Amino acid sequence: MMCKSAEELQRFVDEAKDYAKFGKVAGYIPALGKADPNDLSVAIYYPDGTVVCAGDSKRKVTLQSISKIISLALVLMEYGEKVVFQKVGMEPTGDPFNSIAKLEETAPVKPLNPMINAGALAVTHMIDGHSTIERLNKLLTFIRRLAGNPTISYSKEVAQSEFETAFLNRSLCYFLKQHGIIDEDVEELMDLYTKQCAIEMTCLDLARIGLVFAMDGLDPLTGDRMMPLHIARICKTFMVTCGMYNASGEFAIKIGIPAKSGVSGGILGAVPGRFGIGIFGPALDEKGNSVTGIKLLELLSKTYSLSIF
Ligand SMILES: NC(=O)CC[C@H](N)C(=O)O
Repeated sequence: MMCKSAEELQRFVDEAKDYAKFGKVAGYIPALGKADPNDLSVAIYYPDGTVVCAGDSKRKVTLQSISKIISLALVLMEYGEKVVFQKVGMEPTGDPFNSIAKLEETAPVKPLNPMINAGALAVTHMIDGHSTIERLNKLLTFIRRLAGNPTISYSKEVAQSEFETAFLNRSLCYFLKQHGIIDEDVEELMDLYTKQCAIEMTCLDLARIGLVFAMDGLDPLTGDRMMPLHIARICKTFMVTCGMYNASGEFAIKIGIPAKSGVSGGILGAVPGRFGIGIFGPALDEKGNSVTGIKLLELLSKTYSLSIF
Protein backbone atom coordinates (compact mmCIF):
# COMPACT_ATOMS: atom_id res chain seq x y z
CA MET A 1 0.00 0.00 0.00
CA MET A 2 1.20 3.51 -0.73
CA CYS A 3 -0.05 7.05 -0.70
CA LYS A 4 -2.15 7.57 -3.85
CA SER A 5 -4.15 10.64 -2.91
CA ALA A 6 -3.01 14.26 -2.92
CA GLU A 7 -5.17 15.02 0.16
CA GLU A 8 -3.45 12.31 2.16
CA LEU A 9 -0.01 13.50 1.06
CA GLN A 10 -0.98 17.08 1.95
CA ARG A 11 -1.77 15.96 5.51
CA PHE A 12 1.76 14.58 5.85
CA VAL A 13 3.16 17.82 4.41
CA ASP A 14 1.15 19.90 6.91
CA GLU A 15 2.46 17.81 9.79
CA ALA A 16 6.08 17.98 8.59
CA LYS A 17 5.87 21.74 7.97
CA ASP A 18 5.67 22.35 11.73
CA TYR A 19 9.32 21.35 11.91
CA ALA A 20 10.49 24.24 9.68
CA LYS A 21 11.05 26.29 12.83
CA PHE A 22 13.90 23.96 13.79
CA GLY A 23 15.84 24.69 10.60
CA LYS A 24 17.51 27.52 8.71
CA VAL A 25 17.95 28.14 4.99
CA ALA A 26 21.52 27.78 3.66
CA GLY A 27 23.24 31.12 4.07
CA TYR A 28 26.72 30.35 2.78
CA ILE A 29 25.51 30.51 -0.83
CA PRO A 30 23.88 33.97 -0.73
CA ALA A 31 21.26 33.26 -3.43
CA LEU A 32 19.96 30.23 -1.49
CA GLY A 33 19.43 32.44 1.56
CA LYS A 34 16.42 34.03 -0.18
CA ALA A 35 14.32 30.84 0.08
CA ASP A 36 11.25 30.74 2.33
CA PRO A 37 11.96 28.22 5.15
CA ASN A 38 8.25 27.39 5.37
CA ASP A 39 8.01 26.05 1.82
CA LEU A 40 7.52 22.32 1.52
CA SER A 41 6.57 20.48 -1.64
CA VAL A 42 6.69 16.85 -2.63
CA ALA A 43 6.00 14.63 -5.62
CA ILE A 44 5.80 10.86 -5.81
CA TYR A 45 6.22 9.18 -9.20
CA TYR A 46 5.00 5.59 -9.67
CA PRO A 47 6.16 3.16 -12.38
CA ASP A 48 2.69 3.20 -14.00
CA GLY A 49 3.02 6.95 -14.56
CA THR A 50 0.75 7.99 -11.68
CA VAL A 51 1.98 11.11 -9.90
CA VAL A 52 0.85 12.42 -6.51
CA CYS A 53 1.91 15.94 -5.46
CA ALA A 54 1.45 18.25 -2.50
CA GLY A 55 2.61 21.80 -1.89
CA ASP A 56 3.87 24.00 -4.70
CA SER A 57 5.20 21.23 -6.91
CA LYS A 58 5.93 23.67 -9.76
CA ARG A 59 8.51 25.59 -7.73
CA LYS A 60 12.04 25.00 -8.96
CA VAL A 61 14.84 23.82 -6.72
CA THR A 62 18.56 23.78 -7.52
CA LEU A 63 20.11 20.35 -7.24
CA GLN A 64 23.24 21.28 -5.25
CA SER A 65 24.61 18.01 -3.85
CA ILE A 66 21.84 15.96 -5.48
CA SER A 67 23.73 16.58 -8.73
CA LYS A 68 26.63 14.52 -7.36
CA ILE A 69 24.75 11.25 -7.78
CA ILE A 70 23.96 12.07 -11.41
CA SER A 71 27.47 13.23 -12.36
CA LEU A 72 28.74 10.02 -10.77
CA ALA A 73 26.41 7.88 -12.92
CA LEU A 74 27.55 9.82 -16.01
CA VAL A 75 31.30 9.31 -15.46
CA LEU A 76 30.78 5.68 -14.46
CA MET A 77 29.03 5.09 -17.78
CA GLU A 78 31.81 6.88 -19.64
CA TYR A 79 34.89 5.44 -17.93
CA GLY A 80 33.82 2.45 -15.84
CA GLU A 81 34.35 1.67 -12.18
CA LYS A 82 38.07 0.99 -12.36
CA VAL A 83 39.02 4.44 -13.64
CA VAL A 84 36.52 6.37 -11.51
CA PHE A 85 37.37 4.61 -8.24
CA GLN A 86 41.05 5.22 -8.81
CA LYS A 87 40.34 8.89 -8.15
CA VAL A 88 37.60 8.64 -5.54
CA GLY A 89 36.84 6.09 -2.81
CA MET A 90 33.74 4.24 -1.60
CA GLU A 91 33.74 4.89 2.14
CA PRO A 92 31.60 7.25 4.25
CA THR A 93 33.54 9.93 6.11
CA GLY A 94 31.41 10.82 9.14
CA ASP A 95 32.51 14.42 8.50
CA PRO A 96 30.56 17.39 7.09
CA PHE A 97 30.20 17.41 3.29
CA ASN A 98 32.70 20.21 2.78
CA SER A 99 35.33 19.01 5.24
CA ILE A 100 38.97 18.98 4.20
CA ALA A 101 40.13 17.04 7.28
CA LYS A 102 40.27 13.45 6.01
CA LEU A 103 41.92 14.40 2.71
CA GLU A 104 45.25 14.71 4.41
CA GLU A 105 44.92 11.42 6.25
CA THR A 106 44.73 9.10 3.23
CA ALA A 107 47.92 8.22 1.42
CA PRO A 108 48.01 8.43 -1.54
CA VAL A 109 45.47 11.28 -1.43
CA LYS A 110 42.01 10.24 -2.57
CA PRO A 111 38.66 11.76 -1.50
CA LEU A 112 36.83 9.12 0.52
CA ASN A 113 33.63 9.11 -1.56
CA PRO A 114 31.91 10.95 -4.44
CA MET A 115 29.19 12.52 -2.23
CA ILE A 116 31.48 14.81 -0.23
CA ASN A 117 32.56 17.96 -2.04
CA ALA A 118 36.16 16.83 -2.55
CA GLY A 119 34.99 13.59 -4.19
CA ALA A 120 32.31 15.34 -6.24
CA LEU A 121 34.88 17.83 -7.55
CA ALA A 122 37.07 14.91 -8.65
CA VAL A 123 34.05 13.38 -10.42
CA THR A 124 33.04 16.63 -12.14
CA HIS A 125 36.65 17.00 -13.26
CA MET A 126 36.20 13.71 -15.15
CA ILE A 127 33.33 15.04 -17.30
CA ASP A 128 35.30 15.81 -20.43
CA GLY A 129 34.77 18.20 -23.31
CA HIS A 130 36.40 21.16 -25.03
CA SER A 131 34.71 23.82 -22.91
CA THR A 132 32.73 24.27 -19.72
CA ILE A 133 29.59 24.64 -21.79
CA GLU A 134 30.24 21.39 -23.68
CA ARG A 135 30.88 19.54 -20.41
CA LEU A 136 27.83 21.06 -18.74
CA ASN A 137 25.71 20.18 -21.76
CA LYS A 138 26.76 16.54 -21.46
CA LEU A 139 25.44 16.49 -17.92
CA LEU A 140 22.33 18.50 -18.79
CA THR A 141 21.49 16.19 -21.71
CA PHE A 142 21.69 13.20 -19.38
CA ILE A 143 19.59 14.91 -16.69
CA ARG A 144 16.94 15.98 -19.22
CA ARG A 145 16.65 12.38 -20.43
CA LEU A 146 16.44 11.04 -16.88
CA ALA A 147 13.68 13.50 -15.98
CA GLY A 148 11.94 13.26 -19.37
CA ASN A 149 12.04 17.05 -19.45
CA PRO A 150 14.01 18.79 -22.23
CA THR A 151 13.55 22.24 -20.67
CA ILE A 152 15.74 21.65 -17.60
CA SER A 153 18.55 24.19 -17.26
CA TYR A 154 20.55 25.92 -14.53
CA SER A 155 20.01 29.06 -12.47
CA LYS A 156 22.57 31.68 -13.52
CA GLU A 157 21.92 33.61 -10.32
CA VAL A 158 22.62 30.66 -8.00
CA ALA A 159 25.65 29.52 -10.02
CA GLN A 160 27.14 33.02 -9.95
CA SER A 161 26.40 33.45 -6.27
CA GLU A 162 28.22 30.20 -5.40
CA PHE A 163 31.07 30.90 -7.82
CA GLU A 164 31.76 34.22 -6.09
CA THR A 165 31.83 32.71 -2.60
CA ALA A 166 33.14 29.14 -2.97
CA PHE A 167 36.48 29.65 -1.21
CA LEU A 168 36.38 26.36 0.65
CA ASN A 169 35.63 24.42 -2.53
CA ARG A 170 38.51 26.23 -4.24
CA SER A 171 40.83 25.16 -1.44
CA LEU A 172 39.68 21.53 -1.88
CA CYS A 173 40.45 21.84 -5.61
CA TYR A 174 43.93 23.21 -4.98
CA PHE A 175 44.64 20.39 -2.56
CA LEU A 176 43.43 17.84 -5.12
CA LYS A 177 45.50 19.50 -7.83
CA GLN A 178 48.63 19.45 -5.70
CA HIS A 179 48.16 15.68 -5.32
CA GLY A 180 47.36 14.93 -8.97
CA ILE A 181 43.68 14.00 -8.54
CA ILE A 182 42.72 16.87 -10.82
CA ASP A 183 44.89 18.59 -13.41
CA GLU A 184 42.72 21.35 -14.81
CA ASP A 185 42.45 25.05 -14.10
CA VAL A 186 40.67 25.45 -10.74
CA GLU A 187 38.55 28.39 -11.91
CA GLU A 188 37.29 26.35 -14.87
CA LEU A 189 36.38 23.43 -12.64
CA MET A 190 34.64 25.78 -10.20
CA ASP A 191 32.73 27.32 -13.10
CA LEU A 192 31.49 23.88 -14.18
CA TYR A 193 30.83 22.62 -10.64
CA THR A 194 28.83 25.67 -9.56
CA LYS A 195 26.72 25.46 -12.73
CA GLN A 196 26.20 21.73 -12.11
CA CYS A 197 25.02 22.47 -8.56
CA ALA A 198 22.72 25.23 -9.86
CA ILE A 199 20.84 22.94 -12.29
CA GLU A 200 17.22 23.46 -11.32
CA MET A 201 14.03 21.47 -11.60
CA THR A 202 10.69 20.90 -9.89
CA CYS A 203 10.15 18.16 -7.32
CA LEU A 204 8.19 16.38 -10.01
CA ASP A 205 11.35 16.16 -12.15
CA LEU A 206 13.29 15.05 -9.07
CA ALA A 207 10.75 12.30 -8.42
CA ARG A 208 10.95 11.09 -12.01
CA ILE A 209 14.75 10.79 -11.72
CA GLY A 210 14.28 9.01 -8.39
CA LEU A 211 11.95 6.58 -10.16
CA VAL A 212 14.66 5.69 -12.70
CA PHE A 213 17.04 4.86 -9.84
CA ALA A 214 14.26 2.96 -8.06
CA MET A 215 13.79 0.83 -11.19
CA ASP A 216 17.52 0.04 -11.43
CA GLY A 217 18.24 2.44 -14.28
CA LEU A 218 15.22 1.60 -16.44
CA ASP A 219 12.68 4.31 -17.24
CA PRO A 220 9.41 2.41 -16.79
CA LEU A 221 7.48 5.04 -18.69
CA THR A 222 9.45 4.87 -21.92
CA GLY A 223 11.03 1.43 -21.52
CA ASP A 224 14.45 3.03 -22.17
CA ARG A 225 17.47 1.93 -20.19
CA MET A 226 19.06 5.11 -18.83
CA MET A 227 22.04 3.43 -17.20
CA PRO A 228 23.25 -0.11 -16.65
CA LEU A 229 21.83 -1.92 -13.64
CA HIS A 230 25.17 -2.13 -11.82
CA ILE A 231 25.66 1.64 -12.07
CA ALA A 232 22.18 2.35 -10.71
CA ARG A 233 23.05 0.00 -7.84
CA ILE A 234 26.34 1.76 -7.12
CA CYS A 235 24.51 5.10 -7.02
CA LYS A 236 21.80 3.76 -4.70
CA THR A 237 24.41 2.27 -2.41
CA PHE A 238 26.14 5.64 -2.14
CA MET A 239 22.75 7.22 -1.40
CA VAL A 240 22.36 4.84 1.54
CA THR A 241 25.91 5.12 2.90
CA CYS A 242 26.67 8.80 2.17
CA GLY A 243 23.56 10.42 0.64
CA MET A 244 22.60 12.45 3.70
CA TYR A 245 26.20 13.44 4.52
CA ASN A 246 27.21 12.64 8.10
CA ALA A 247 23.58 11.96 9.03
CA SER A 248 23.36 8.95 6.70
CA GLY A 249 23.48 6.37 9.52
CA GLU A 250 20.61 7.91 11.46
CA PHE A 251 18.64 8.40 8.23
CA ALA A 252 19.16 4.72 7.32
CA ILE A 253 17.88 3.61 10.72
CA LYS A 254 14.91 5.96 10.95
CA ILE A 255 13.83 6.04 7.30
CA GLY A 256 15.77 3.46 5.29
CA ILE A 257 15.22 4.88 1.80
CA PRO A 258 18.11 5.44 -0.63
CA ALA A 259 18.15 9.25 -0.88
CA LYS A 260 20.36 12.20 -1.75
CA SER A 261 19.97 15.68 -0.34
CA GLY A 262 21.25 19.11 -1.30
CA VAL A 263 21.68 22.37 0.64
CA SER A 264 18.90 23.95 -1.40
CA GLY A 265 16.59 21.75 0.69
CA GLY A 266 15.99 19.25 -2.10
CA ILE A 267 15.88 15.51 -1.50
CA LEU A 268 15.70 12.83 -4.21
CA GLY A 269 14.52 9.44 -2.97
CA ALA A 270 14.34 6.06 -4.71
CA VAL A 271 12.24 3.36 -3.08
CA PRO A 272 13.51 0.25 -4.88
CA GLY A 273 10.98 -1.26 -7.27
CA ARG A 274 8.21 1.00 -5.97
CA PHE A 275 8.55 4.72 -6.75
CA GLY A 276 10.63 7.87 -6.93
CA ILE A 277 10.18 10.82 -4.63
CA GLY A 278 11.20 14.48 -4.92
CA ILE A 279 11.04 16.93 -2.03
CA PHE A 280 11.79 20.61 -1.62
CA GLY A 281 11.91 22.06 1.89
CA PRO A 282 14.65 24.69 2.29
CA ALA A 283 14.84 24.80 6.12
CA LEU A 284 18.01 22.83 6.90
CA ASP A 285 19.29 21.14 10.04
CA GLU A 286 22.83 21.65 11.27
CA LYS A 287 24.16 18.95 8.92
CA GLY A 288 22.65 20.59 5.84
CA ASN A 289 19.64 18.31 5.31
CA SER A 290 16.04 19.52 4.92
CA VAL A 291 14.37 19.23 8.36
CA THR A 292 10.88 19.22 6.95
CA GLY A 293 11.90 16.89 4.11
CA ILE A 294 13.36 14.37 6.54
CA LYS A 295 10.29 14.58 8.76
CA LEU A 296 8.05 14.01 5.75
CA LEU A 297 10.08 10.97 4.67
CA GLU A 298 9.98 9.64 8.21
CA LEU A 299 6.17 9.90 8.28
CA LEU A 300 5.85 8.22 4.87
CA SER A 301 8.37 5.50 5.70
CA LYS A 302 6.65 4.61 8.99
CA THR A 303 3.13 4.72 7.56
CA TYR A 304 3.89 2.65 4.45
CA SER A 305 6.83 0.50 5.68
CA LEU A 306 9.26 1.85 3.11
CA SER A 307 12.55 0.93 4.77
CA ILE A 308 14.67 -1.33 2.60
CA PHE A 309 16.19 -2.93 5.69
N1 LIG B 1 25.70 19.87 0.38
C1 LIG B 1 25.52 20.50 -0.75
O1 LIG B 1 24.44 20.54 -1.32
C2 LIG B 1 26.72 21.23 -1.21
C3 LIG B 1 26.61 21.76 -2.62
C4 LIG B 1 27.18 23.12 -2.73
N2 LIG B 1 27.10 23.56 -4.10
C5 LIG B 1 28.64 23.13 -2.27
O2 LIG B 1 29.48 22.68 -3.01
O3 LIG B 1 28.94 23.56 -1.20
